Amino acid sequence: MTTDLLDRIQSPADVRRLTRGQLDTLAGELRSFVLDSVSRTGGHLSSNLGTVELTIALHHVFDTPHDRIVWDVGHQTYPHKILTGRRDAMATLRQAGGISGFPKRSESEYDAFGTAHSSTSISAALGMAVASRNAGVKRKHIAVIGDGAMTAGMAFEALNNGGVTPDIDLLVILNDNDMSISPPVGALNRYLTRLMSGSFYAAARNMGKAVLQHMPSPVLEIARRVENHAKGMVGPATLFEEMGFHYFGPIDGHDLDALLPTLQNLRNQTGPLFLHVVTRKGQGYKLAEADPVLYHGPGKFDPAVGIRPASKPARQTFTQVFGNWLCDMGAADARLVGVTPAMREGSGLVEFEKRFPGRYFDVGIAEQHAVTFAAGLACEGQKPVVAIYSTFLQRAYDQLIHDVALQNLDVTFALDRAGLVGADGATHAGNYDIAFTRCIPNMVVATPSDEAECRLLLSTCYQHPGPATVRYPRGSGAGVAAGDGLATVPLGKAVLRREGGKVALLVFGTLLPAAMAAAQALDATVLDMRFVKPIDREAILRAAAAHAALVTVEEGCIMGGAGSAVGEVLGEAGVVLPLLQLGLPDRFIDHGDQATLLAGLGLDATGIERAIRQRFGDLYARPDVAAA
Ligand SMILES: Cc1ncc(C[n+]2csc(CCOP(=O)(O)OP(=O)(O)O)c2C)c(N)n1
Ligand SMILES: CC(=O)[C@@H](O)[C@H](O)COP(=O)(O)O
Ligand SMILES: [Mg+2]
Repeated sequence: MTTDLLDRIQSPADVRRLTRGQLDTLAGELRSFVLDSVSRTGGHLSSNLGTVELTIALHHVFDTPHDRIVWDVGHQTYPHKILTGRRDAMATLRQAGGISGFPKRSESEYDAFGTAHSSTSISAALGMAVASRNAGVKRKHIAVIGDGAMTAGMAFEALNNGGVTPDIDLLVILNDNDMSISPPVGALNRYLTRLMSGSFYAAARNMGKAVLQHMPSPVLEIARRVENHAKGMVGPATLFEEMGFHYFGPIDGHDLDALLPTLQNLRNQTGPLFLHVVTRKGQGYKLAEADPVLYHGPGKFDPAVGIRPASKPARQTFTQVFGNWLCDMGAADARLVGVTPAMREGSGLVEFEKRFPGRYFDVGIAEQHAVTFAAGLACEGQKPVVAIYSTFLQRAYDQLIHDVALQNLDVTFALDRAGLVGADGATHAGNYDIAFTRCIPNMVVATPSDEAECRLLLSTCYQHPGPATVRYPRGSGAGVAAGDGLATVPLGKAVLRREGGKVALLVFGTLLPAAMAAAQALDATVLDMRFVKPIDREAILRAAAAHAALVTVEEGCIMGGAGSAVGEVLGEAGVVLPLLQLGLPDRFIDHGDQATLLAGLGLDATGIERAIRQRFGDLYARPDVAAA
């Protein structure tokens, strides 16, 4: 891999000094560097290979960081990171202490806005544009948003607002690669395909190359008006024009001869502008071009060989446990429908879609819609299961309360990626769902402790005729075989896992093995609580009566979490007893290896034992265990 030119790039100012010919060389080197780098660290690949030319063109044409670029989702910003002084740090990408996989304001002045949850870029860039206008600052504000991210309501809320906001300098660039993580869905995708197809695309490409290149901007403005007028006569204006944006494109986002003159001309214009750029996910790496889904977010791999299936079967993940359960329950109950907001692979729905295509719904990146859509299904007697990452359910909180719970509708939520998620870091951590679901009336909140429990609690919550969540983490658990039954367990009843003295550990979820090991060392009692809501009041009060102290353990935020629920039970019953609540602290936790992060937070066996000894030293006076 040659990186002679890339080696000389310290900042975008260097990119701006390059000649036209050098920019092509830079694109080649940058693409090779991205591939090599991601193959060593893992991370998002396909999207980054697709934004190489666009990133170079943006930093070449615009005066970053004075001009603001807001990258939607931000999973496509590796070329941007490399050109903005973080090339060496790419070796630390998504690892503890290393750089984030997403834009982060604290990481670089070139990261104008922190992203990772999709479809926020237009709102943020619009806010910046209005602030600049109000302050009299001349500056460009650019939102780069993918076709997948464009499907979210929030993107349209921002267009709706931006299209009529006077005197703003806002450029929305739609990076249309005709892919979300999986193939894109919905009417917008169909519309964009129509825009890209046929003579319109060809004519627009020519316009990008030939016309825009040579026109001074006042002439360009007239040309644009004439063009829009002509479009009005021969066919409807684009959706984006109807929303108040000046629409340009589509142009080829891998062709610097199209990108550079177009951006140069747009730089000289103001107003709400919309540029439609067409790219290919995985561009330049044949294997990723052929299978952009597989290469969306791979682990480490050898680029010469590509991703190979693991030689020995890995332990089953919770996602697989859920996917299998969904197929089995779907076969047993024709009323079951599966809903995903654009996370088919990540949520384990690939097989379900194959087997039950008529009962599978990918609604796009539209979490709010997914939840209310499920509510509607439930109103008419279907039994929806919404498979959603804990972190993405945050976006649909009002829908959860107002549309589902308030009407006590029968919707089951399978909350994947609950707790720490590892490499994606704080933006994707599912740390809050216990706290934010348990306070909603009518909700059942289940926290399975292993794979078999996960299946049991999924069935139990599914059969419960009201709203329920079942949360489970990224990756695998204790390795307990999940089986293939569809048995249920009593709602709100805990299970005694170990009997001991002095202290009782009340465990909510997959930290159970760590808690069991700590309890072994302490000769403590362990209850697998199974449910945060309804909570097993009798079990808690029995444990309180029989022990000198209680300890709650959960992989969720301590504030308002399951431990708080136990505290409420004790308080209501007037029981005064020491209660130690172990869980996630009141701060955002950055990326890193999941197990290492948990250990660092004292949520492994050693940490749990240490915390209990520290807090209840009088009960466990052991000189051989050093206080940390
Ligand atoms: C609110 C939210 N929901 C889901 C996701 C998961 N997600 C990350 S990237 C992505 C696909 C985005 O597609 P697009 O915007 O077209 O970008 P591309 O991957 O094609 O580059 C999805 C669904 C997310 N980051 N945020
Ligand atoms: C950018 C984004 O939101 C997704 O690509 C996410 O990184 C996927 O996470 P998992 O790898 O846990 O499915
Ligand atoms: Mg896309």
